Amino acid sequence: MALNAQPALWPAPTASGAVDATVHVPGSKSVTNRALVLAALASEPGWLRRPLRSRDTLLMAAALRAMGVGIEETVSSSSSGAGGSGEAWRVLPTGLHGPATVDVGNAGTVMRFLPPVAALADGPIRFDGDPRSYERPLNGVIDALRVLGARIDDDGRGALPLTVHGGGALDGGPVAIDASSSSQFVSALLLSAPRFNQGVEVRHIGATLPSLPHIRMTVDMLRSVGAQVDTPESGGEPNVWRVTPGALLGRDLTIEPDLSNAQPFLAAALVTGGKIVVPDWPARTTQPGDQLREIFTEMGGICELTEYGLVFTGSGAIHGIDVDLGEVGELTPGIAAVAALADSPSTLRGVAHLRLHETDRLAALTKEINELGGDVTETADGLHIRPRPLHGGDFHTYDDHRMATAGAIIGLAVEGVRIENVATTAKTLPDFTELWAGMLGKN
Ligand SMILES: O=C(O)C1=C[C@@H](OP(=O)(O)O)[C@@H](O)[C@H](O)C1
Ligand SMILES: C=C(OP(=O)(O)O)C(=O)O
Repeated sequence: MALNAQPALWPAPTASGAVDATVHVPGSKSVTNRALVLAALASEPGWLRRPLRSRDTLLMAAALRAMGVGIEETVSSSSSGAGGSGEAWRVLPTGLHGPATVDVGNAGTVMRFLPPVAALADGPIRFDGDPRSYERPLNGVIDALRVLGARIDDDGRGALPLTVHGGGALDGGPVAIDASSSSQFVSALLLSAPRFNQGVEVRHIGATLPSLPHIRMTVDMLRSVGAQVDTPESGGEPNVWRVTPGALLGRDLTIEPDLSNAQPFLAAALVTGGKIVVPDWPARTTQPGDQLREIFTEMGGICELTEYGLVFTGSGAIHGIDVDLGEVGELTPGIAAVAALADSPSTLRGVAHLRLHETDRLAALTKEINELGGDVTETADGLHIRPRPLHGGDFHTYDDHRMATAGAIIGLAVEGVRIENVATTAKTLPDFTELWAGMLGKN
């Protein structure tokens, strides 16, 4: 088998006892892709240290390079010392050029964050991607960009494929959008807004708004490169964000570990009554994965955040949970997997928008856990999970990295679970199977 090739059906290893491991979790997808966009729009070069190298972030880097941005990959040591030595990306911003073609894969961050960047290029930028990318909502970005002055050719469905006819600059100004299907619509418009002639005022007019921590991440990162952003939290109107036009600084940024990708490892401590240490867990972060400290504590674990990182210990018991995951939707598959092994039922709410993620996650989790003997039902906005004894079987992933890691969590406790296309974890965690084996002492 070629290096890194994975079998079509990966036998998920069962845990022979309590796990006890330190897991170095690679960098955050969401932080890496925002940092790349902001560095590309800056007026001076910048550094990303310990960036995530995964399908989603390599697609983002390739797209920016296609528009003329220089991204040099080096192994370096941090001048600040904060990042230590390791991989670093030096980003050299230039004028953004078209024509170019962007492959978004199935990366929400690439398909939503880059059309506003493309509107600033001096020629047409064609966007295409995986079949699933055609089904994921993009109307909030397309419609808003048209209001803000961009010319876009699409097939009228509010989705990919499309061409943004960059005119070298964009007016910007006020715009109202319904971001109830994805917070990434808001983040996308804010990230490029310092470069719009009038900046932007984004008003969300939908009933719900998912993933607020990810919008806070956008705002925090914009401010850290010198942008002026007014938010509902800083005294502005509810559901309104304003970005003032202005130059962005080039920064030297060390990327935090991906706390959502830490989830399967923490889950392993819960499921086996073991202990997992995640070094460099940030003391303060906008990453939604930080909420795992609370959620997994309620489900039976014990957390200690030290200077070194997070120490998470399972008690041996796994409790069901009734929780609104609207802010942290990407944690749902991993929580559902743990809930299927718990000692009481769970209700996961506030995540209707997961039907439009990498796959319809509510349908996929229901089907796959039930095929292993589980008892999961879909609700209007989530899942009811009643734990039952599970048995082995093939766990399908629908090209969804978080389905693969959810299946691996169940496989720790259930003999004979085989994960179909575990290689799909490459979207955000290409090293998943090696890290999993290392955690289990099976390397
Ligand atoms: O902005 C981001 O980096 C993300 C926002 C969220 O998207 P949705 O608001 O579409 O759920 C999240 O689920 C996704 O994994 C990453
Ligand atoms: C929803 C996710 O990704 P995307 O950035 O493609 O929306 C995810 O990673 O769980």
